[in-house]
Amino acid sequence: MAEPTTLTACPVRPPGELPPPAATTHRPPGPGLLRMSAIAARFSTEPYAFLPEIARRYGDVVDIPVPVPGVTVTLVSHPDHVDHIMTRHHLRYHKHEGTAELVTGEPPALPLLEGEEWKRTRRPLNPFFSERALAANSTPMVEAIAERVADWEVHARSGGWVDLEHEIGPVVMDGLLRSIADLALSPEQLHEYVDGARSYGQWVVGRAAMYKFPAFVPRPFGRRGAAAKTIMFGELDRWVAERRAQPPRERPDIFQTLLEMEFPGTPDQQYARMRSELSGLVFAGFETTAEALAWTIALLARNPRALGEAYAEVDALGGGRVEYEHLERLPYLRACFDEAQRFQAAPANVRTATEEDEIGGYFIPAGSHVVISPYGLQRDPRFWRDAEQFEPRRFIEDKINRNAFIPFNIGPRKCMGSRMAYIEGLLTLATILQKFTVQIRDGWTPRHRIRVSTGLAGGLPAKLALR
Ligand code: HEM
Repeated sequence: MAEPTTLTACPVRPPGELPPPAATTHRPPGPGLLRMSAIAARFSTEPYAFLPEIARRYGDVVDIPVPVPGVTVTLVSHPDHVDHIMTRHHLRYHKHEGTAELVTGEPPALPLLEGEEWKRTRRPLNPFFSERALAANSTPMVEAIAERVADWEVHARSGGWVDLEHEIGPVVMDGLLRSIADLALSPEQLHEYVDGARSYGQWVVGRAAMYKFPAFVPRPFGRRGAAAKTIMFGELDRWVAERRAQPPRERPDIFQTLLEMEFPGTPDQQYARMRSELSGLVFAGFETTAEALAWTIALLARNPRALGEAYAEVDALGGGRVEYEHLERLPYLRACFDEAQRFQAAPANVRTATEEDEIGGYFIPAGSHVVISPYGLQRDPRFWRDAEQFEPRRFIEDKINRNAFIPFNIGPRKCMGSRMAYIEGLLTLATILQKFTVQIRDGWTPRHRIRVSTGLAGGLPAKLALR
């Protein structure tokens, strides 16, 4: 289970030395603008399947035409190309400039930084996300999950339909906030904060997608998102003020480490940057984990055989509160969490080439964009047997191509909190299964919905019953 959280060593080019020129100037094949618009129109109700369809027709490296002069986009769809971009030659690629919108007017935080500033910020935080550190600090998360899942009993007693995608939010948020900031909000505050985080998330994702549009074009969820931001950042300010009024902890936690980190600029800029890092951790950790869990429960509820196996594993723990120590006895639940993320999948991850490159024998110009579709890779029958089947056992029995399974990305920019996500995800899943049966409508199927992390269109309507 242990997976060290370290900075992967990166090849560093000696100062002043120019990158070698790409050996080819050939651009890959592609559909051309007209044909692409026709394919896009056919996939308008199934946007996640659009890029995989382009790859199926044109190959592993495809020129994607865009109606903006001077902009070059390449779709890459082979695990070796993922390895090239994200691990072996990651220095040749930066995050896409549109991602800056994810912090809307705030200073960029860790997930958006590059180079020395990225390393300088990640280094002091890394130790908190190691398996050992998370294990030592697991009790607050365990308590939060037990308390918030117990709140669901009211839904079981009422016997009515409830949106579990929504209900998972406060469980995950409570575990996360207690874990990273030693903050215990009331259930009402948690619900409010979760709603705010979701509205804010929808707004900034829309802004990132429309970053090239002129400022006068309204962005979706604009008013609601901006209002949510004011409330949420007000809360962050309150948490910071409260923590600063307390004596420093003998063993600094993540929050205190952020408060003590040195950032460049004026005191106001330093404060804004520290707050951005705090909100960055909350946003990177909240909706991602919550939606991965929603997909896991949805897919388990649709697959009685897998669900039965999951119940058997949880029941073998013998009842009582689910603790960190139980996780090693839950390999099947972990496989379910992985398999659900394989299906959930982001539609695209975009990087920008900082220098000329060559991928699969084709020319990648400096300043152009490369697009990877985790959705496409994670369902590609070349790398997954019975790719369309929900079959968690594949993660126990099969050899998985790690570059074709990238919910947390791979390489030096891999998710810093992946260990925390597994811990919170599995503790929550086990606690839910221990207490409840989950019933969904006959024939209900999960459909992808774009959020900060892929959600479920229409939520997850379910009935709960106490076991
Ligand atoms: C199932 C849950 C999660 C998923 C699917 C997920 C996914 C990801 C992905 C795909 C990236 C890389 C983005 C890119 O390179 O383009 C990332 C980065 C990151 N994640 Fe997560 N994440 C999850 C949970 C968490 C948690 C719980 C935390 C911490 C509280 C966290 C903190 C971060 C941070 C700080 C980064 C930026 C790392 C860097 O650039 O050095 N994530 N995450």
